[in-house]
Amino acid sequence: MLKNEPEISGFFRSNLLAVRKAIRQQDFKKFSVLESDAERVAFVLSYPEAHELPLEVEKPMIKDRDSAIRLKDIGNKFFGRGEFTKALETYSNAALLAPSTELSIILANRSATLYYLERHEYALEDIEEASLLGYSKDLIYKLEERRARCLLGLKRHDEAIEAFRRALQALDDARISLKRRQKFETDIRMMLAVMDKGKRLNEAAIKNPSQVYSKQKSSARLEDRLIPTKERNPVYPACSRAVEIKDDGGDIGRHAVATRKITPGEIVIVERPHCAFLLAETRLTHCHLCFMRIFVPTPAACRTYSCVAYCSRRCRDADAQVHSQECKLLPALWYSKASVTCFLALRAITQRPFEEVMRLKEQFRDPALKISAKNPYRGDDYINTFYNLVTHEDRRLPEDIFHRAYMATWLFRLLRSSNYLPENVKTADSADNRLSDEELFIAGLLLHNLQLLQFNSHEISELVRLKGQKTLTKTKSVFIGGGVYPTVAMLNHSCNPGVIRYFIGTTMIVRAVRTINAGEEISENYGPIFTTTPESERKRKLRVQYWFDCNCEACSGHWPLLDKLDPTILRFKCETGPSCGNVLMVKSDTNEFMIGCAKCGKSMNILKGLKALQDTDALFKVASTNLEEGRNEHALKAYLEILKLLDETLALPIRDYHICQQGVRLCSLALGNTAYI
Ligand SMILES: C[S@@+](CC[C@H](N)C(=O)[O-])C[C@H]1O[C@@H](n2cnc3c(N)ncnc32)[C@H](O)[C@@H]1O
Repeated sequence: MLKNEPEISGFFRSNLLAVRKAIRQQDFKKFSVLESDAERVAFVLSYPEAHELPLEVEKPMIKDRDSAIRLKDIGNKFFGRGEFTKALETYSNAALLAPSTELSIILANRSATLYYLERHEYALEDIEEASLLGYSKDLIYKLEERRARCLLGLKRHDEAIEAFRRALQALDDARISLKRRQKFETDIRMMLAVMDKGKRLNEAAIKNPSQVYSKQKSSARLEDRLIPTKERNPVYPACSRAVEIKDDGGDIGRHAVATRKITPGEIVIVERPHCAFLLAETRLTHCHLCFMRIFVPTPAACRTYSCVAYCSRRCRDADAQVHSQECKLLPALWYSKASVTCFLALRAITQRPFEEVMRLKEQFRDPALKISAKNPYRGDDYINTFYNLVTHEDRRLPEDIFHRAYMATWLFRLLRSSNYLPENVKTADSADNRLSDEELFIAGLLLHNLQLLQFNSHEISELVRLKGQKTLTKTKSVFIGGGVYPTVAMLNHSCNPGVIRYFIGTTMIVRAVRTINAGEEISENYGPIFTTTPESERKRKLRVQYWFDCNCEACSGHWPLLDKLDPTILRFKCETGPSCGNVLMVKSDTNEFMIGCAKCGKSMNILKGLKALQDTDALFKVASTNLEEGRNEHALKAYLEILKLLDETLALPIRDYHICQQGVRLCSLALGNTAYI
């Protein structure tokens, strides 16, 4: 979950106070009885003070031709000296700043650098883009020749032959001396002759079927690879069939329950976000769409702003429509230091065209469709899933609602200043104007979004590793953005969670970290965990941010912190099973094997349990060595094996058990987003 989201930054504080001060007490009473979010935002907007905050910033991150050319020239110098890594970085910075008139030459130069760095796929992307942007006709022969060499590097021989041929044709437009032309032509014809011979030999060779298969396999969607379709819950397709979503109403509300025994390591949910947003500080290092670390940045499709970057042209094109609505808003949002929650509230709207959002208005009038196998819970559905996430609106105090309405007001003004709303529904930015119906609808959604985001958004993270360092023990999980995962948002919290989460791009993977028996709740962790945060502190944090009193097993059992857990005491489950449920405390150096249960009166033989513990000692060494030496998959397997063995006989909390869970978490994080620095 998003930790301690600061709602009001310094940019807003004094204006917020000014608006609040302008509202007389009897008028604030009127505000506090308003029933709709739209009316609340309209109320705040009826004060002139609410229009005082600027919507534009001094340095709006617009393209800068001169700086781009200057950087390109520096890049050329690095390139000339063979300093390709520096050249790449400089050309990339130039590309982000360049208007389209300068971009093709910068990309063409960058493609040459990438060719020398043997990053052929990236070079091809730049070559393609440079051609599309109208690269100078007289130089196309060079670009095509480079394309051909990159294709050769990727063993795409047929395409390479085509590109070499195009390079020959483009010689007609080249402005070079006859001597150079002849040399170029001879070189290429020789290449073509060699390749032609190679091609004939290749055609005679039998294709390797296993290669074809592995290619097909890896192109399957991540969700399908991790939870195959037939193993998905038909009503909640992000979950496996091992998960059921129940609703007990009251404080507990919706939550997840295991339909069968779930073993440690099992993947139980794979979900894409309803909406997601990168942090300002990662806007040029990570792809604005898929959140992957960028090796070679692709500038946004818009030709005015230089505020975001993509990992590829594919991501850029997929985001082009949404970005065209958003790019003007981003500099002000970043400058204001508004929380990720504000970005998400806006993104949940701007990611849909205005007309589609207006259609939601009609859909709100229909009774919401009941979620069923015929109408599954779809994370991309605004009304039936996202909109219905918990807001605790009925428990909010007027001051709290006012703060959020104030933020919604600024977001709304910002949105109205862009070209998202059609001109015919826009009203002027003044306290004297009544909002149009369309504006009211959108302003209301913004406030509703802000309310639900407080309780339902997740941090998106990446594991940062040092280049060349094998062990995971010195890595750090860092926050790169936020997102809303509507299915995962129905999981309740426990300070001793049954699952952990990690990310591949923006897709969240939820995996069990202990045995969860059929009928048991599957809970996740919202931040405070019992191993490191004292009970009173956990409870305080959860009450402040999520508005509930935690009564999980760790809180109700007053479990000590990890480093206070006594490793010399073993906690055996009474073997008579859940019907007894007692825990027998035994010293680890005991000589007695028959222990009497004070609750059910029966005796149990702990010999089997002690043997299992011995086995886990050996496994623990295997896991630690593998973790230290970077064999994470082996380490993960050993950790999971330990958890399974301990779950059979011992009751939590157990020091070694929770250390193994930390190992599982680390190894799992390494399977997701990772940055090598
Ligand atoms: C992300 S939602 C979880 C799903 C929620 N139960 C629902 O019905 O949609 C977070 C909210 O669930 C409730 N919640 C989560 N964990 C809880 C727990 N351990 N005990 C009581 N309420 C909890 C709180 O109201 C919290 O603000």
